[in-house]
Amino acid sequence: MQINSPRHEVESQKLLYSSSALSELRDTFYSNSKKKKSSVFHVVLNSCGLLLQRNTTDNTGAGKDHFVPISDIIGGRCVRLQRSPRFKSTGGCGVCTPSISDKDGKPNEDEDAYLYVFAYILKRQKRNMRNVVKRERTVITLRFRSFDSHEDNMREAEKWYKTLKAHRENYVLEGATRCTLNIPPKRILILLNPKSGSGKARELFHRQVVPVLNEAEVPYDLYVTKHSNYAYDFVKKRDLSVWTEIATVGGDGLFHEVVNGVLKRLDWEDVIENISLGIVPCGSGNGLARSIAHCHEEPYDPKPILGAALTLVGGHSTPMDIVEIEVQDKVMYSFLSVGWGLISDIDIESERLRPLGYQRFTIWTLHRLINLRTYRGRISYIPKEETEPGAMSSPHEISRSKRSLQHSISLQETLDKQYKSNDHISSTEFEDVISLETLANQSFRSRCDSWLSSGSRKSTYYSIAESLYHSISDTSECSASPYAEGTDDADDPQCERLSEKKVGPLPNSSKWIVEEGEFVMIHAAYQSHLGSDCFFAPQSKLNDGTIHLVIIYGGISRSQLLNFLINMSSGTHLPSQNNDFIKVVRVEAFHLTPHENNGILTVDGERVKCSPLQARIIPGAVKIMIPKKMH
Ligand SMILES: Nc1ncnc2c1ncn2[C@@H]1O[C@H](COP(=O)(O)OP(=O)(O)OP(=O)(O)O)[C@@H](O)[C@H]1O
Repeated sequence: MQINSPRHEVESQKLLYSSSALSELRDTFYSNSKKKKSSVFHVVLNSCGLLLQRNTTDNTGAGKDHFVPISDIIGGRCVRLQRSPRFKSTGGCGVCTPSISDKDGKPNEDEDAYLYVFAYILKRQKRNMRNVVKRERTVITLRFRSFDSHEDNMREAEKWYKTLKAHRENYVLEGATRCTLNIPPKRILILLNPKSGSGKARELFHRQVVPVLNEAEVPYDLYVTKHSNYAYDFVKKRDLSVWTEIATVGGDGLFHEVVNGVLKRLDWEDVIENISLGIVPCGSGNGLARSIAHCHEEPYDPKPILGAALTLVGGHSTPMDIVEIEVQDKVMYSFLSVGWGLISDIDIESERLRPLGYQRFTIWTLHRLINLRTYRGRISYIPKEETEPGAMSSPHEISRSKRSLQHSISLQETLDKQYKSNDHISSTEFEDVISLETLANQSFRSRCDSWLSSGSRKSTYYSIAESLYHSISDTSECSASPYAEGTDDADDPQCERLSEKKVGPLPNSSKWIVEEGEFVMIHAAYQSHLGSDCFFAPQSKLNDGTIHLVIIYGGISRSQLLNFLINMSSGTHLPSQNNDFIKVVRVEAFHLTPHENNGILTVDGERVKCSPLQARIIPGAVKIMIPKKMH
């Protein structure tokens, strides 16, 4: 079937590239619900979103307008429903179904075209006396049936689809297109740790992330990690130029591997300029994913994976701080925390309870409180020089990075390619998506199509042809790489360090404050949450250039400590003023020396050898994907 006539091509090009043509599409649709009275709706699609306005001559439908903001729409799909016996018998989803025969009993040729618009809308609900805000999937179906031929109806549906995609693209890229910004077509590298959390990452990914990627028509390549450091080697040694984003599906440990793999490449500057990082929380801690949601006031529970999937397809990113760490003459990069003492003990020692998921932390916290330990050591730090309030903590969004990569695929070509894969989806595939009944046998072909919106929990999904699953790795691709130093354990490559390039040498010694003594713990955080239920540094932002250093001294009582630990989940554990036992200080660098190299030392929740460690913040070093635009 030829969908795009030359004339239509030209029109679409105009639509895509002329902002005035992009401004608005309008039409009248008819909703023929069996339960409710039939209604006429004026539907408007523009840069703000999709507005469905009930035609109210008698005022009965007042207040029933439905507006879906463009920020909540992730994609659309044009389809031609094909009849099948199953479709006949089920009668679709029970709301309304394209009729299968006309008055004469002859099978109907379904000449209509359908546009499904996929949106995830914020909904507020009261649950257990609490206000719960969550995103819910909504499918809006527009049925185009004004023309006699399917080709003409499809052309009309396609016009809406392309306009929708272009508005979405313009919203993300602030009025430009990927072509004009020299940004290659979006494609995500996904690295999944099947062992993370309670071991369900693969299943969760397929159930909750793949559907969203497909609805948004975002192509991706999935690699399942085979062992520890697989992701590190992968991103350190492969050619990454085909991807615009790298996302991990797992916990913070997997993300740590990716950050280090990227920053230890010889071409790390190009990579961090051109590729954003993302995370889908399937681990046991999930501090970064929780922090990202918190910083952007996006709902996290009860659907953290859905939120993260929407973030992956959304296209927004912001700079995120990275901490450069020197430990035992090696350099590593950290995005979450450095810990020594109580919290690290709980994190690492509770590993033996991993099958319990997040509960392992609660159980081991009680155990370690009863068997409280202190550690001797020295902490030195450079307090952060505070500039004007807010000046340092104003993360800005990256919306138009200059891309060094060139590409020749136009947005139009991309859309057309995507569109072709949309065609001909069997109706059975959509039987749980509410479909439509249009006004049959109209005496005149008025612009009277149908729409219906539904919050559909169940869905059927289709994969887009371009996405690839790689379950078997080609290790030979990794073994010799022009992007990394030769050996697998080249932890300290000859490439320039992040700090050398971005911030220069550390300030002189007069700025250092030194404390020596007995500590219950020293924990440095640069994200608000260390785990999904651990609101450790409430003041922290993704890009505030600050390490939030919390020191708990020996001599603190168990009840004080219990209070501290219990209140960590609400972020009310820190004293408003430093006291004899708990101190909070904002620093730009610190040096930790555990005497006798005692205790457990962690970086991003992963254990490192207990030895002297130096850390310093590199503000906004990488780009992290975020749920929505920052204003
Ligand atoms: N296929 C694998 N088999 C075993 N270990 C793996 C595999 N892939 C990655 N790893 C390692 O598992 C460690 C933990 O992984 P990850 O962070 O994904 O889960 P988690 O520990 O449950 O989550 P969190 O770090 O949030 O607590 C990582 O340090 C990573 O190196």
